[in-house]
Amino acid sequence: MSTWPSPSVSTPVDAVVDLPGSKSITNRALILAALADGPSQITGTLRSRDTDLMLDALAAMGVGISPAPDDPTTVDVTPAPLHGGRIDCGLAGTVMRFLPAVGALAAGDVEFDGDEQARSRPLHTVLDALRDLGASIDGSSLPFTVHGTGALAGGPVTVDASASSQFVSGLLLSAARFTDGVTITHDGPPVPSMPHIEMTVDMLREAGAAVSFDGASWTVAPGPIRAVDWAIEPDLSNAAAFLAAAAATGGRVSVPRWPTATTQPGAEITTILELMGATAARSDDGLLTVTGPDRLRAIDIDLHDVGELTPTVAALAALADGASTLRGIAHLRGHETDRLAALATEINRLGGDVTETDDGLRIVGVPLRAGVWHTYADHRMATAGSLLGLVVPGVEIENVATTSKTLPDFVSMWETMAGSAS
Ligand SMILES: O=C(O)C1=C[C@@H](OP(=O)(O)O)[C@@H](O)[C@H](O)C1
Ligand SMILES: C=C(OP(=O)(O)O)C(=O)O
Repeated sequence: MSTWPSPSVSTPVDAVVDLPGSKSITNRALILAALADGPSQITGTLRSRDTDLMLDALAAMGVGISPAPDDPTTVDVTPAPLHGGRIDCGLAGTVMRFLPAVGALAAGDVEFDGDEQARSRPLHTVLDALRDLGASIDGSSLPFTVHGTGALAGGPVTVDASASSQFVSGLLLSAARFTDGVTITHDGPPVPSMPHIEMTVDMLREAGAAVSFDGASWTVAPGPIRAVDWAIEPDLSNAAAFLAAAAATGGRVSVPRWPTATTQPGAEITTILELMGATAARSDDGLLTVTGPDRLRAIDIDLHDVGELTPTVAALAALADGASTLRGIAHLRGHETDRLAALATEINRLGGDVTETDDGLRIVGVPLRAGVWHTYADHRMATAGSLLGLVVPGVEIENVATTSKTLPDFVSMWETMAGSAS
C-alpha cells in the first residue's frame, strides 16, 4: 500500500489557490453541447477523471470532441447523429446517471460499465424512469445496456429521487430532445442537493429550453437545445478544502474568480466557515479570502442541500472545540463510498470521537494522533484526510491519486499551499 505523507504546518498558511473548472458544470455543459443545434466551445473545462470519462463517452456515441492542442481546457463540441457505443462510467455519478437518457436518443446499443465500486451506487431509479418514458434497457445497475432507437417518447414520470438529485438532473438534461419532453414528479422523502438541480435548470434555460418547476414537478417542453459557448466557473466544492485549511490553521487562503452568483453548492462553504469562527470576504475583482480564527467552533448544521461539503466540514469539526452535529446526509451512504462510515472510521482511527447517526455524524473535537488515512477510492476522503494532516503531524494518505476524479493536481497544489506557512 503506497501512502502520501500529507504535509503538516506549525504556522498558519497564507496562500492564493486558483482552482480549475467545476466538475458539475463541465459535465452538464458537455451534454448540452452534445445535444445542441450547432457546435459550441467550452472554456475552463475541468480535465479530470470524471470529466474525461464524459468526453470519451460522448465521443463514443459519435459527438465531435476536440480539445485545443495548446489548451486542453478549451474544448470544441460538434453534435452529430448519436450511435451505439461503450461507455466507461468509472465511479462518476454524473456519467452513470446523466448518460442513460442520452443513450436512449442514440441509434444503437449503448453499453455502460464502470468501476467495481460503482456497481453498488444507486442507479435503478433513473433506468426505471427511462423505461417508463419508453426506453428499452437491460439491467438495473452497472453493467447495463440501453437499446437506443434514435428517439424517446418522454412524457410524465414519477420518481423517488431521495437517494440522489442526479436522478432528476439526468432526465432533465436530455428531456428537451424527447418527443414529448418530460414532466418529472418526485414522490418520496426530500430530494438532496437541490442546488444541483437548480444548476441543471439554469443551464437548460441558458440553452433556450423551456423548463418549469411548480414545487413538486419539473417540466421540460420538447424543442431544440441552443448551442452556447460555455465558460466554466472554478470548482467551489474543491475550493472548500483549501479554504478550510485557512480555518484549520488560523491562516489565510484566497481563491480567485469566485462567482458573484452561482448554483454551485460549494459556495456555502463561506457561511459554514463563518459559523465555525472564520471570516470570509470577496473583493470586487472576485478574490474570495477566508481568514481562520484562533480556535474553531463546533457546528450543528443540516447539510442536506450541500452534502458534497460533508468530508471537509467533518474534518474541521474533528479539529474544533466541542461537539458538532452534521445532519440531513443519509444519502451520503450512496456516494463514492459510504461516506458516513468512512469518515467515522478514519477520524476514529486517528484517535477521534465520531459516531454515526441515522442521518449524519456527531463529531467531538479531541486531540488526534498520527496514522494512515484510508480513502476508499473517494477523492473527498483524500482531501479531508489531508486537511487533518495539515494540523496533525504524521498523517499518511493511502491512494491520494484518487483525487484525480475531480482535481488531478491536488497533491502539488496542497504542497504549495502548505509551503506558504512560514
Ligand atoms: O449533479 C451533480 O453534479 C451532483 C449532485 C450531487 O449528487 P447527490 O444528489 O447524489 O448528492 C453531488 O453530491 C455530486 O457530487 C454532484
Ligand atoms: C458525490 C460526488 O460525486 P458523483 O458526481 O460521483 O456523485 C462528489 O464529487 O462528492
